[in-house]
Amino acid sequence: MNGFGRDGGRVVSGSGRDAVGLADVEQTPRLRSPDVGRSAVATRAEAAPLADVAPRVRPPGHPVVALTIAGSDPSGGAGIQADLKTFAALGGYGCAVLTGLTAQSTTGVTRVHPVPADMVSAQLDTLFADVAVDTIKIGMTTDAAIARTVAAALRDLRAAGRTPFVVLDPVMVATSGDRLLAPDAEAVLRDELLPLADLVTPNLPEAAVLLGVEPARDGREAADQARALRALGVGYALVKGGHLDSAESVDHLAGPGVGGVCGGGNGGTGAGRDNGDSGGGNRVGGVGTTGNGAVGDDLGEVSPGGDGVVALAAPRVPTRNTHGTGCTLSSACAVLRPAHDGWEPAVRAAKDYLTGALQAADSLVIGGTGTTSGRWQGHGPVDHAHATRRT
Ligand SMILES: Nc1ncnc2c1ncn2[C@@H]1O[C@H](COP(=O)(O)OP(=O)(O)OP(=O)(O)O)[C@@H](O)[C@H]1O
Ligand SMILES: Cc1ncc(COP(=O)(O)O)c(N)n1
Repeated sequence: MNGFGRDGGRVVSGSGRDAVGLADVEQTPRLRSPDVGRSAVATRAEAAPLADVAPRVRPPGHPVVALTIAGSDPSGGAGIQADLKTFAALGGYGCAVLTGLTAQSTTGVTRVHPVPADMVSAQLDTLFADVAVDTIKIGMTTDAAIARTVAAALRDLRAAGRTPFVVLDPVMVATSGDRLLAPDAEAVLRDELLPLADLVTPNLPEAAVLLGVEPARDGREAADQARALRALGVGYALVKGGHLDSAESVDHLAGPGVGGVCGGGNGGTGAGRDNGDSGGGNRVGGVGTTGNGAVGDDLGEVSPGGDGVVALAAPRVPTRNTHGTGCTLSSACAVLRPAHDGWEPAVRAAKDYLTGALQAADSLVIGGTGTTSGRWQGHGPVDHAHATRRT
């Protein structure tokens, strides 16, 4: 059940009692019994003047409102924590809907616990009923039921006339090699979420799973797979090359208009649009990039569908702090897109930001300092705040 707008935007749990015993209680503040859950916050809200009768309009220059739908990484390098840091570093306002908890550090994942799908649905419905999000990044969806729930919520949002940008990072396996997605969710990502996304950002193994082929072994195969992903219904595909053993870290972006190639009729998203209206009712201010100068080679190839493919190369940074690079890149793409005129410039700016965060990463010493003794063999985080740190 996934009812954006149903029940007047109120959420009633459909699955019995939750851990704190409130699931069967309708939690709309105005209807709540005066004797239930009374707090200083509720009292202040009741005493406030009726400021909510006028339509609320965001002023020019308002930050991009970016939502991440992803899992938690307690070590703060990946998942929802990385996404929110990235949004903030690039001037956005971050919202977060949790799909799963992981017990995780820089050395690996010891446990994954899915959030019940109806609770994911409740988070999305409650948020969308109140907050216009400009752009969405989807990360770890944990299992098939959650992936389906997210897809249903996006469809409901569109049916309500909202068309935020959507970036899908099809997270399957962590850097540490631990599985983060139930195998039966892979088909849901491919069949339901991919066609709803404007941009998909798989690494090489993830692209191979989505396409049902072997992982690309070089740039040419990666470019071919980026184009092939477009045929699955996504607007743009960025096949990341971090796993290739090359002097530069090269990603391949395919889509209409990429590399100066004039796109054909398929401007190419599940939403039937590729630009402009963020759907959130505002335009954007306050985003910037670090200018680390990722370069791009236009591969100069046009597929029958009018797609261009461009290779985006950045110097490979010699660091162990690569945990969360994929989360960081996809979040940067999402939050930067509203301020850019198309996906290619947004992706270039996002890669610039990530390269800067990688170059500054060794200033962070996060793993190997805890209670476990012995040689540290983890992967630490990138430095999301590298451009703005004041402490
Ligand atoms: N050492 C590095 N130096 C520069 N760029 C890198 C490096 N490692 C990864 N990248 C870049 O980071 C981004 C993520 O790449 P990768 O292919 O590793 O994705 P991923 O496996 O999803 O990431 P992760 O699992 O680490 O979050 C890409 O833009 C890639 O080019
Ligand atoms: C909650 C969560 N989401 C995503 C990743 C992928 O990041 P990485 O591949 O760098 O481990 C992760 N490790 N944890």
